[in-house]
Amino acid sequence: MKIFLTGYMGSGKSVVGKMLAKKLNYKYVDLDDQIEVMQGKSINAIFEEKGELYFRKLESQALDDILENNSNMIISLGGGTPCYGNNLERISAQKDSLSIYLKASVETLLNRLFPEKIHRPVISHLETREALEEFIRKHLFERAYYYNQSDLNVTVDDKKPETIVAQIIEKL
Ligand SMILES: Nc1ncnc2c1ncn2[C@@H]1O[C@H](COP(=O)(O)OP(=O)(O)OP(=O)(O)O)[C@@H](O)[C@H]1O
Ligand SMILES: O=C(O)C1=C[C@@H](O)[C@@H](O)[C@H](O)C1
Ligand SMILES: [Mg+2]
Repeated sequence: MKIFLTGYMGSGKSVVGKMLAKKLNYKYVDLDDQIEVMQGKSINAIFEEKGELYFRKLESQALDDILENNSNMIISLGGGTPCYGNNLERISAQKDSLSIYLKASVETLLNRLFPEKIHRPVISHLETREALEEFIRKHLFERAYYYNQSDLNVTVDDKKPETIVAQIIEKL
């Protein structure tokens, strides 16, 4: 069984995914980490040196490797993974799998991402809190169309990661 976690940057896919894998005794795969290991470079460096389109190609290839692997695993996707190419169709077509949208409000995302934006090339150029808020509002509006096609969703605002993990397990 594969469980894919989807959601915007900062929604908690990595934090929740790791905990969930431990609880279920599943393998844990973070798509972003996988790309960094494969390339021997940070995502920031890949964006800077080769651009976003190249990154999207690597992301799609890293997803292929996961789709071909039959182990039980929790997969934290990248924030953009379901929104590019045919990634969403391939994820949805995967047998014995479930996708879960970690749904966070703009306010929650802003509070988490403003201090960490430097690690995320899509938002690192936004200088002020106001500019980041405006960007997240529009970007999330566009991306929600893809995230909402997940099999389940869990709201994450004001919840500890432990609570989110317990709620996911309850829904399984
Ligand atoms: N439920 C939560 N409560 C409080 N803080 C959280 C929670 N979930 C995540 N965080 C914090 O928010 C930040 C972003 O979390 P995380 O890196 O897991 O997000 P992500 O969805 O994997 O983002 P990305 O798509 O950029 O990889 C981290 O600092 C993390 O510790
Ligand atoms: O939302 C996005 O487009 C991204 C999210 C991160 O997880 C990384 O995959 C990368 O920084 C791009
Ligand atoms: Mg992550």
